[in-house]
Amino acid sequence: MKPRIQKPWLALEIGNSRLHWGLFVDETLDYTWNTDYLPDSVIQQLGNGQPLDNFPAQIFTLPSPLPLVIASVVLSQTALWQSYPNVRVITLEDVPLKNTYPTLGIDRALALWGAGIKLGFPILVIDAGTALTFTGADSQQNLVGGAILPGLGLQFATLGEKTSQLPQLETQNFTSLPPRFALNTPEAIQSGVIYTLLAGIKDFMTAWWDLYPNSKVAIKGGDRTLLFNYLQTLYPELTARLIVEPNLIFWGIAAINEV
Ligand SMILES: Nc1ncnc2c1ncn2[C@@H]1O[C@H](COP(=O)(O)OP(=O)(O)OP(=O)(O)O)[C@@H](O)[C@H]1O
Ligand SMILES: CC(C)(CO)[C@@H](O)C(=O)NCCC(=O)O
Ligand SMILES: [K+]
Repeated sequence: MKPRIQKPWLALEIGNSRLHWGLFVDETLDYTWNTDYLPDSVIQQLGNGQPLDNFPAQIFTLPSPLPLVIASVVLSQTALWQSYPNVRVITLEDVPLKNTYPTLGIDRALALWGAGIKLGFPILVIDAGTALTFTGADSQQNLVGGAILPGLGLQFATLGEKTSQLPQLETQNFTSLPPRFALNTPEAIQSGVIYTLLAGIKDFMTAWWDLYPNSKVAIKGGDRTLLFNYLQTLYPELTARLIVEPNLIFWGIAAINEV
């Protein structure tokens, strides 16, 4: 038998806050990491196989330029990467999901597709990113629909920016749930945002299970762990049925890049 040559390639998810990277070898996701947006000069360096800070060193031992597959919801960022020598940009037409609408975010479509392929349809995906989204598909792989709201970080940022007296809170400093009826400003902000968001998530999950009993619900995105831990404290019966999986979009990209 001929030895099979393994093909490494990079997947890049461009979100509204930062870049999410995956190193694949064939269909296997080997390693993931996040970076800030990168300037043109650094994109050139990557194309030339020159080592970069914040990138795993193993990448620069592989033949360059590594094929790059991009899923982006930020047009200005997609444009920067067109100069990369070996790039494929995934669009909504590439995702076999049915009943989509033209402006559906590619991140939502791919996360839903990846989740459905690996975990089974019907499925609901919660993306706790810059925006928080719910996106569901039925057993026939039709988009059922979803919802979009400001994500956890954005809710705090907006309150801090658009008011005179409210401070800017950083979610990295949060540990346990705040008191529901708070007696100081930071805890009052936390209480309002967090309890309302958790009640909203519970309501969407419950509504989903009314439509598709026993189907799976998965959560991804930068705030997934914080929200999952809070949900576990408040609604343990809910989290028993909630799958935490950061790589849903990479699963979706891998499923599409094979065909
Ligand atoms: N190291 C980090 N840097 C930035 N955001 C972080 C980090 N760790 C956790 N977060 C949280 O992640 C959230 C952003 O999520 P994520 O990184 O998944 O978004 P994104 O992919 O850039 O945006 P989107 O997918 O919504 O377009 C923020 O609300 C923030 O609170
Ligand atoms: C909602 C976001 C910002 C989430 O990243 C992205 O999926 C997007 O820009 N979507 C376009 C609108 C839509 O999905 O209906
Ligand atoms: K916008």
